[in-house]
Amino acid sequence: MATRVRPSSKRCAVIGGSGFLGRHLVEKLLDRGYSVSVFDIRQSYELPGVTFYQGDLCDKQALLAALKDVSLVFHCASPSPASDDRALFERVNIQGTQTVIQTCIESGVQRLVLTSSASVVFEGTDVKNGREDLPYAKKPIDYYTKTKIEQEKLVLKACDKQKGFLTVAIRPHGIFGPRDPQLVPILVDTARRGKMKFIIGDGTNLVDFTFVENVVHGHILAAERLRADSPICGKPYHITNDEPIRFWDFMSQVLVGLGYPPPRYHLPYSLVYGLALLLWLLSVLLSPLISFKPTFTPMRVALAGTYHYYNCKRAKEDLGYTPVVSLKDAIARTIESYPHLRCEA
Ligand SMILES: NC(=O)C1=CN([C@@H]2O[C@H](COP(=O)(O)OP(=O)(O)OC[C@H]3O[C@@H](n4cnc5c(N)ncnc54)[C@H](O)[C@@H]3O)[C@@H](O)[C@H]2O)C=CC1
Ligand SMILES: CC(C)=CCC[C@@H](C)[C@H]1CC[C@H]2C3=C(CC[C@]12C)[C@@]1(C)CCC(=O)C[C@@H]1CC3
Repeated sequence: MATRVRPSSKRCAVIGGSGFLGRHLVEKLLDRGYSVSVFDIRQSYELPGVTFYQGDLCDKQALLAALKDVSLVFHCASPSPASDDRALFERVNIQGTQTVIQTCIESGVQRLVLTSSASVVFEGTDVKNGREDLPYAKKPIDYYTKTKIEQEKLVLKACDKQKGFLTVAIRPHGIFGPRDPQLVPILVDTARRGKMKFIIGDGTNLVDFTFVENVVHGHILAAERLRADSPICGKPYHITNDEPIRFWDFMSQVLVGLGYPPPRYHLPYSLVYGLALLLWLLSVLLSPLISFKPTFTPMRVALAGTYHYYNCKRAKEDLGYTPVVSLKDAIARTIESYPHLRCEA
């Protein structure tokens, strides 16, 4: 009878490893002595110690090759929230995640760490110090959030101590840091187009922005504590900087750090939200004729004008998590990393 060779616990795969968070995770795993396979639809870099597998995570055959002899898998792939493509989100985040789970089980993978999102409980209204036991959003504000909820449910439900397949979900919020393709570039682009003059609402809404290295730290702690006797099996964990900040103070600090003026004038939240909703409806209705992507989507306006910060006590207690980089240092390092986005005037 053929015996299955137990894969080394230092061999892991990062699905979505070409992305912003994925690459930071890969770099830290290498530092910690792991050998890493990256599975992604694109290859964005090369690094010694990393084997790349290019493919779509919905393609089981392609995934099987990447997960061979791997004991630990991180799943941090997702289409960008900016795409707003319902069919794509459903295919990749729901069906694709089912494929990831099945392929992990068939390949003898023992631990799966999912990058979920704290937004799975966000419905566009204030969340203050939200804990993991808040219910999932009943009316998710966009397809991205809707499919992240389904994805998290699938992964946590698949946790099976009897079969030796253990899962956990990390819920980060507002990830930022060097090489982020979203937050700072969107902010600077909006500023360069002269649209960063206004504060939506009274500007006092607190939000979590989480430095990418803290998010990576949370993932690795979860992976290394994921054992059959641990309380973390099948549970979600908020990972934040644990320093909520006013959304508009954070934006202003980044803008000023890069040489742009901070926003100054206030606009009522409900007015801007209503306009964003109208623009979104128009973009859907007119999509057969013209294609335009509004900067001010309802989700973005909600993120900019409400409270959304989360309690990470569960991660502190069960994972031994504390942020490794403070918000002040994180903002300074992020600003330094974008010399090409500085204001030239
Ligand atoms: N950036 C943020 O603020 C937050 C991100 N997250 C989650 O963190 C994870 C990573 O996000 P980021 O690094 O910011 O995004 P990213 O867009 O930089 O990385 C995602 C990666 O997934 C890959 N990918 C997409 N579809 C794929 C497919 N069908 N097959 C294989 N690979 C595919 C992309 O090529 C990309 O490299 C995502 O799951 C996201 O939902 C959660 C909370 C906040
Ligand atoms: C905390 C959190 C979940 C942040 C997510 C990152 C992005 C969703 C933000 C990054 C830059 C932000 C931004 C806006 C909305 C939210 C972001 C896209 C605005 C469009 C909000 C309205 C404005 O006045 C312009 C802003 C530009 C930057």
